Amino acid sequence: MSAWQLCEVTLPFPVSLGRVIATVTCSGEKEVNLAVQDAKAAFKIWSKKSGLERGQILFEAARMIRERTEEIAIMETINNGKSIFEARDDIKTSWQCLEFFAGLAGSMAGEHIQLPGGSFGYTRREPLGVCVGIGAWNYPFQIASWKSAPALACGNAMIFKPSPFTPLSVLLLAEIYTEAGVPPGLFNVVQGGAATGQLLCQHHDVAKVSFTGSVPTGTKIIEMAAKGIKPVTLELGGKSPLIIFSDCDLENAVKGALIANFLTQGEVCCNGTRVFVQKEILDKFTEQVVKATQRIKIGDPLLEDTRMGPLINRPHLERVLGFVKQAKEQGAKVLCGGDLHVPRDPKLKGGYYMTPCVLTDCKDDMTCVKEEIFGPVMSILSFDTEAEVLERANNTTFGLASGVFTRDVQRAHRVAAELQAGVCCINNYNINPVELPFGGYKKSGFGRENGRVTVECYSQLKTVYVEMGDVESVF
Ligand SMILES: NC(=O)c1ccc[n+]([C@@H]2O[C@H](COP(=O)([O-])OP(=O)(O)OC[C@H]3O[C@@H](n4cnc5c(N)ncnc54)[C@H](O)[C@@H]3O)[C@@H](O)[C@H]2O)c1
Ligand SMILES: CCCCC=O
Repeated sequence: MSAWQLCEVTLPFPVSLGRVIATVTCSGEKEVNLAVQDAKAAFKIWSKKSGLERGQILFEAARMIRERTEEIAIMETINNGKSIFEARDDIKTSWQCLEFFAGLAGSMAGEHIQLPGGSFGYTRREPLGVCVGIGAWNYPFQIASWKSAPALACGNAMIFKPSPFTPLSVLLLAEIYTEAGVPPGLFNVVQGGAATGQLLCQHHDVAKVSFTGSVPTGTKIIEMAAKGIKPVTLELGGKSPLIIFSDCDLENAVKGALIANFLTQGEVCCNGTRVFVQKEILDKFTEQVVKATQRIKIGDPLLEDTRMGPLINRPHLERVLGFVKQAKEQGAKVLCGGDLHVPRDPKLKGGYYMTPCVLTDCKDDMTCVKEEIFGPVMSILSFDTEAEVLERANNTTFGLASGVFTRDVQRAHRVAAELQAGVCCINNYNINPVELPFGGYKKSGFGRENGRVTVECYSQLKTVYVEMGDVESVF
């Protein structure tokens, strides 16, 4: 079968302003096989280097990303549609991730265990081999960096497939790794959609799959990986709760709710889209949130003061608007936004814009409260007691992130402990420093990105027994 028969995407790729920015060829079986072959050859060289040597190259790559921040951020904005202001932050967290794992690379070590009679054992932390990274379209460069940095630091090779909606920025990452000195083929990019992804997941020389995307695709990935007994990391969707108690600092809670809902046009996996507000402050909170939401500057994502760009593509925009329509039909009230937005600037007219939306009078069984919308739509729900809100917050199949605003320090930690989510932010939201592990509970996935623990997701432990005496035969 040729590469073109394997393509599921229609080329050329549209971007979120409705214009063609590039034409990218899909990788088929031939290209995937070549990428795996090259990755295997590069792995042989790379895995023999000491951790310190690998770290030095990753530090150099981090330095180059940092130096080229503006160029990469512009590319990411064109790639995805997010504001340049945010894209710069994505690039920052990307080079920080490379620095973090570069620093850890030299300290990866096993243990020495003394045994009877002078014998002993030791463990070696070894790489897995050729790892595959498959990314979503909302944080293209960041996702590729968060996957490749720990993979490479641990001595693996990685083949990365970006989303077909955002094929470009990861190419800069590949260029930078090569210039920084990784062996050719160690970090390779293949392009395409589901068919290319399947070829990667099913390849018998692929040792691990790290996936970021939706729950339905994640389910398919784990099924394919199960057939090959391959470990997987799954970073999936969410419908995270943000709980605002009446004793909070209201100004901070309002800012937190906006950060929890409207970054990257609301297309953020860990967004706190179920905003539970204690009854006593519901009116005041809602009024301030609506005012702040109406002030969000929508427009050309390449302009400095823009805070909201276009959504990723037309079908997604229509899907998000459909959720707002359904919310109204089910009894929610639209306090602001939720409409198609056509900017005055003629060059933006083809863009997939909508106005950020705040819904109130929401109930737990409404679709807008249960399903991941992945757009700029905040649902406000009211609550009375801590016990009640915890039960409602946890009543979801997702478990990616959560947040709580309160001045009561004991309550903050009690609530953080009770929330069934991989991440909990106290008195802020969507703060994900690379030093801390990031990942989900329940259907939001498993495995972690960032933090020391991620080394375990990209390495395996070998036990070596050393006999210092004679063999005692039982025969
Ligand atoms: N938890 C996280 O860290 C995180 C981060 C970003 C996005 N997400 C989630 O990603 C979703 C949005 O991204 P999306 O629409 O790109 O997700 P998606 O599941 O549609 O696609 C993700 C990737 O999987 C590929 N793919 C699709 N079908 C495949 C198959 N059968 N086999 C192999 N690969 C396949 C796609 O081409 C793409 O590269 C949301 O649910 C969001 O919450 C999660
Ligand atoms: C921490 C940012 C993760 C992005 C999820 O969509």
